[in-house]
Formats: sequence, C-alpha cells, structure tokens
Amino acid sequence: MKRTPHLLAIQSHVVFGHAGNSAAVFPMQRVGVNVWPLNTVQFSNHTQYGQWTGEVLAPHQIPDLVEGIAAIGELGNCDAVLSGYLGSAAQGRAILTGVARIKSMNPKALYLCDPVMGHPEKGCSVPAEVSDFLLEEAAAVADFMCPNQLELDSFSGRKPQSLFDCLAMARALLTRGPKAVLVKHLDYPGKTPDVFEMLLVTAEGSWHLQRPLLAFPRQPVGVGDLTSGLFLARVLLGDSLVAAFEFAASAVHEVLLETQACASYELELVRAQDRIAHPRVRFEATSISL
Ligand SMILES: Nc1ncnc2c1ncn2[C@@H]1O[C@H](COP(=O)(O)OP(=O)(O)O)[C@@H](O)[C@H]1O
Ligand SMILES: Cc1ncc(COP(=O)(O)O)c(C=O)c1O
Ligand SMILES: [Mg+2]
Repeated sequence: MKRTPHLLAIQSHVVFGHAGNSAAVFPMQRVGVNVWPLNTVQFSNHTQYGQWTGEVLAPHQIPDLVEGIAAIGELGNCDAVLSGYLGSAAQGRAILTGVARIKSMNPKALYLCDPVMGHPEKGCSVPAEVSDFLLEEAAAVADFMCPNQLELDSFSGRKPQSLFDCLAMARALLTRGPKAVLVKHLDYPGKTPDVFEMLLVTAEGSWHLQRPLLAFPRQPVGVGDLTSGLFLARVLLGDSLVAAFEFAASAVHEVLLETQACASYELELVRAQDRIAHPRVRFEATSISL
C-alpha cells in the first residue's frame, strides 16, 4: 500500500473563518496528506476584518515543538514543511532551524516557503525585517517559493513591464536557490482584465496558466494559502510540478466558484470539499519562454 505523506504546516490559525492553516489544513487532508499543523498565531479571525484578538506564538516554541516530535521518534517521517505568514524574522529563523533538523533526518524532505507579505493597500503588511529575511535567508533554503505579484515585486525591487518581465523576475528569484517558483497571481501592464493568471518557473522550463477572474464584492482571503498548500500536497502525492500546479489552480477555482455562489466572504471549503479532491475543471498550463 502506498504510504500517506506527512507535512508540517507552519502558519497562522484563525478561530473563525479561513486563512493560513485554517485555509490549507483541511484541503490538504482532503486530498490525502497527513498534516501536522503548527500555528504561528492564533487569532479570532483574519486581519482583513481590521480587528482581531489572540496571540503570536513565541519563536522558541517552534523548535521546542519540532524537538517534541523528534523525541517520540516521528520527525524522520516528515516529508515536507510549509511555511506562510510570519510574525517576525525571529519566527522565520526558528522555522529554518526546524527545516534543517528535518532535512538532517530525511534528506528528501521538501520545504515550501509562501513569502506572505500582506496587502499594503488593504492596510496589512509585514515588517521590513520579514521581507529581508524571506529574500536573504529563506530563498536559499526553500525548495519551492510561491509569491504573488506584490511579493515578487518586493523581491525584485520593481514592478513588471509585461508578462515576459514577470517571467524574468521569477527566473531571477529561482537563481536565489529554489527548485521552483510558483507565482500565484500575475499583474502587469496590458494584462487581459477578465482572466486570473499564474506562472510556474523551474530549471526545466516555464509554464503559464489562465483561469477566469471571478467578481467578488470583497476579495476573499486565504486563496494564496490554499494554493500553496494544495500545490505541495499534490507534489507529495506524486504529481509532477506542472500537474500539481494545474491541480492547485483547478481546485482553488472550484472553491472560489462555491464561495461566489454562496455570496460568502469566507472561503466555502467544506461545501467545496468533493470538488477540491476531484475538480470538475482542469486548467492546462502552457509552456512559455523568454
Ligand atoms: N479567480 C479569481 N477571481 C477573482 N479573484 C481571485 C481569483 N483567484 C484569486 N483571487 C483573489 O485575488 C487576490 C490575489 O490572489 P493571490 O495572490 O493568489 O493570493 P493571496 O493574495 O491570497 O496570497 C486575492 O485577494 C484572491 O482572493
Ligand atoms: C492571519 C492571516 N494569515 C494569513 C493571511 C494570508 O492570507 P492570503 O492567503 O489571502 O494571503 C492573512 C491575510 O489577511 C491573515 O490575516
Ligand atoms: Mg498570500
């Protein structure tokens, strides 16, 4: 029988609604991965509501919890680490310590870093030390990085002029260390307005994917976390990087369709669960080059 993969997911948890682990854990389980959620914050709700209660996990808790799993002899079973929203650069460094510990026990373990930097225009951003940490330290260790356009711009220190420029920027990030860069959301001058575009860049090639841009009165939150989580889950289940990219885009689209149909602000993950596991649509990625 094929072994069920194990994935350590280090990101935020919200009591109400879906962001961070609260957006990614259930979908990753639903597609067939054992998830070990390690919550970097526990907030009442995501920060786009403008108010919340709760606390940030002290950075030392991250290695403490990883050592606890080592002490019961299970750490070597970890096949991948996913990290998302970071409260501080110290928390990020604690995650890299955990990743190094896991890779020493299982050299095949993968690390996906979702370099969450927030949405400055929505009043949510991360300290400069966190963006510096992500570019200067995390990129060198990560196997996969999944920025959105704002995060890619921040890494590049500029905005793109065209689709090919986005590709050049993603390629530049690839040279920092990751095996693949998945750009979860492209934005550039001249982009077709009614499509949502994504990019996957690896040493072997580059792929572009389009799906419909759906209208929402308020943009749903947690979409990026869901995308990264499903991509990594499908890679662990044996998909090629391109197949995992296509799967994640298709499953996320299904969740957004259900969310739109329910006129819900929070992602409708429970209602969409069967379509997360078996998307009815399949968006195909097409190869592009500079
Ligand atoms: N197909 C879609 N139609 C409309 N909006 C979308 C679609 N897919 C994602 N979004 C929204 O676009 C924004 C950018 O998505 P993305 O960069 O992937 O993730 P995030 O900002 O959540 O990390 C998010 O606000 C998300 O809710
Ligand atoms: C607590 C928390 N975690 C994670 C996120 C990231 O969500 P997204 O996937 O939309 O980037 C947010 C966004 O507001 C958040 O408030
Ligand atoms: Mg995000």
